Amino acid sequence: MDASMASSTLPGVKLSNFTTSKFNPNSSVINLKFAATFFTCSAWLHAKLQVPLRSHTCEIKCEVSRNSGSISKLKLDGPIKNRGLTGKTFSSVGICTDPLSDNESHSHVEEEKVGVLLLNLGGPDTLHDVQPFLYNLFADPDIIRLPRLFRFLQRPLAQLISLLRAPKSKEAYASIGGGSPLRKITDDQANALKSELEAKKLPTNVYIAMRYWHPFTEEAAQQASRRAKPHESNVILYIKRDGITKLVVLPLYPQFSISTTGSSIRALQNIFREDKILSKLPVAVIMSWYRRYGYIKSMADLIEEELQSFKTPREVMIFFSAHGVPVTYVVDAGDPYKDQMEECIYLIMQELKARGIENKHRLAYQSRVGPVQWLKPYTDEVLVELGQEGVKSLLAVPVSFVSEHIETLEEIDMEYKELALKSGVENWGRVPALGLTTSFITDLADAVIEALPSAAPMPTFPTTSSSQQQFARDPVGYAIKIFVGSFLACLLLLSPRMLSALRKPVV
Ligand SMILES: C=CC1=C(C)c2cc3[nH]c(cc4nc(cc5[nH]c(cc1n2)c(C)c5CCC(=O)O)C(CCC(=O)O)=C4C)c(C)c3C=C
Ligand SMILES: [Fe+2]
Repeated sequence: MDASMASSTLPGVKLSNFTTSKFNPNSSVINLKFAATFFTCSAWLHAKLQVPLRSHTCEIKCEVSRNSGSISKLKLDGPIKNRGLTGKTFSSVGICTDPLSDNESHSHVEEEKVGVLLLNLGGPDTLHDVQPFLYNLFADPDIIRLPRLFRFLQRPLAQLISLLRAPKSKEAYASIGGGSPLRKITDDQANALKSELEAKKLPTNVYIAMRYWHPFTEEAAQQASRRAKPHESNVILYIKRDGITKLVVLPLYPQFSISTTGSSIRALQNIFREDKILSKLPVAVIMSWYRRYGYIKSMADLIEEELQSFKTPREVMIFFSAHGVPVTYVVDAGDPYKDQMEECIYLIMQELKARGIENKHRLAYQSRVGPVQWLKPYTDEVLVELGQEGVKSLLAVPVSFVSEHIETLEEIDMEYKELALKSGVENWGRVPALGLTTSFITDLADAVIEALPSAAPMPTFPTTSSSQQQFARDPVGYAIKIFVGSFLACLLLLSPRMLSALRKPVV
């Protein structure tokens, strides 16, 4: 229970190990189980408590029956944070002490310590980081999804692709100041979220875990534990040192994709599964949050405001540009990203309509990489079409990400703007990313608070076996696989189509 203090009004009673269970949000009764030393004998006691659910501070009276006697009144005093109560199963442990020698009985229940882990993609801090950052990205089996037979090629392939792509990427990062702004923006968002949660009476530690650059997921822990024993995983230390008792994982992607949120959660699960403490830690994962009204409203506010910068706002085409994913993700792997994106655009347009804004709109997908088919229509192609169709005013809205990054600052603001103007568009505008927008941060805080009650130990999924394991099981089969795989991979990689696709200045 998230009560910071508890006391027994009965002298001579020492209570410990509070555990509440089977919490029903529709009822004002919770079952309480606690260890009690009643005079000289210890016992587990059960009680039913009447809890005023919507108040922050409450006095709980309960009757506890035991063979040898009864406690007539147990007073739990202090803030009981009901937000933590609105879930399914709810349990916590606290200590209540009431030493016999004390004249005035008072006790203490250990507080819940909530952590929020923000997941993001990460970006190179300097031009020097670009190639290793790209290597990390392409080495992720959720970004380049190789058939099982070719999995052992993931790293050499990542090395090759990152080397081929690095010059173009470096050019793009150089044009926006020599590195990605993602780390700074995410840090600022974390601080703002922490303050907002504090204002909402939920003190938290907010951590950041980037998928492909610093601070990496494993380092998120280190931020909190500088006194790490070298052999221990940083994440274990984060739990040990900060004493986090509940964790909310919040990916900074409004829509779910296997390539973004999915990949980060998989990485997290791998760490948690290996760890005795983390595997039991109650965790709530917010998989996607594009449906939240706070997000939709914040996006609509930004669009409405930016429309005012045009001479004739009603004639502006609202052009949503989302980051693409390869079609196979959606069609073969069942990535809900496309459906979620379309629903998200629908909801934003409905909100604008409700405000009397009935502009035309389009959705297209940007930033494709490599020779495969990506979600269509492609942003560059639609911009040309719109220009040719006579659209004169266009407002670009980046919609898959909540910070400025290379794809807004370079791809949209430079490449796409130039393309649109060349194609006949005369007035160009761009909605800024949500960043630190107050209503957005407030909504993220609400999302965290609402997610807390559903925290439960992370489910663990079996992993695919490592190459060493495969080799140990069947060395001949493994050697054949490597030979055939390498041969096919060389053919594929050295094809002119592949080489030119990787060098294209997209993303
Ligand atoms: C929702 C957002 C994103 C999706 C979906 C996504 C999928 C995806 N991306 C690549 C390849 C690259 N992405 C790169 C950078 C990058 N991508 C996103 C977002 C999504 N990616 C962000 C926020 C960033 C970082 C931007 C920054 O400011 O640093 C890059 C590197 C940039 C470059 O080379 O130009 C690549 C490459 C794939 C293959 C993919 C889906 C499979
Ligand atoms: Fe990307």
